[in-house]
Amino acid sequence: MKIGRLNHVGVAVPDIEAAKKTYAALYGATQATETKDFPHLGVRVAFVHLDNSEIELIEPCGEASPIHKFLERNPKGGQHHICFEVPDIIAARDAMRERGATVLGTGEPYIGAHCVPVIFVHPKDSHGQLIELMQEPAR
Ligand SMILES: CC[C@H](C(=O)O)C(=O)SCCNC(=O)CCNC(=O)[C@H](O)C(C)(C)COP(=O)(O)OP(=O)(O)OC[C@H]1O[C@@H](n2cnc3c(N)ncnc32)[C@H](O)[C@@H]1OP(=O)(O)O
Ligand SMILES: [Co+2]
Repeated sequence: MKIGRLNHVGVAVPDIEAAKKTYAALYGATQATETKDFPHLGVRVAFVHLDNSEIELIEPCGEASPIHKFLERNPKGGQHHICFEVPDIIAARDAMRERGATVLGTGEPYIGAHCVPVIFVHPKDSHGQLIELMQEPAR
């Protein structure tokens, strides 16, 4: 298993609409999606489109949000995860385990914001970087 394209960089923010305005006003990144709630995943999400990738803005949705503690530690927000595409998410999950990494949660891939299955690998396995792996979307 080898990771493919960088799909997105996840950035946790306390206010997603304010963050969209910042990326537009300061960096000219004006192409952003509508904000969508994923209550079962504990986040609200909007994507800022770049020429070669996307920034995934994530805001907590509910007390049980997986980014709640992160924002307590980083109240202004901050870079939260990076996401790489893989051709086969189950093969990727099994490879992570065989290579000694901790796949978060049950390890069962679940449907993420791009409507394809994703898994997360614990930051302790990648020098403090939380890694998301996603099934590469059909193009
Ligand atoms: C809509 C889906 C979307 C998509 O793209 O499709 C998403 O990307 S949703 C993104 C949000 N979801 C997730 O992050 C799911 C996976 N995350 C988790 O399971 C947790 O957040 C976890 C395990 C990474 C951290 O859990 P928790 O916050 O409860 O634990 P702690 O605060 O106690 O932290 C433990 C340890 O990990 C370090 N940590 C936590 N978050 C990060 C981070 N984002 N990057 C780097 N390191 C992180 C934290 O500092 C602690 O370190 P320690 O040395 O033990 O003090
Ligand atoms: Co993500």
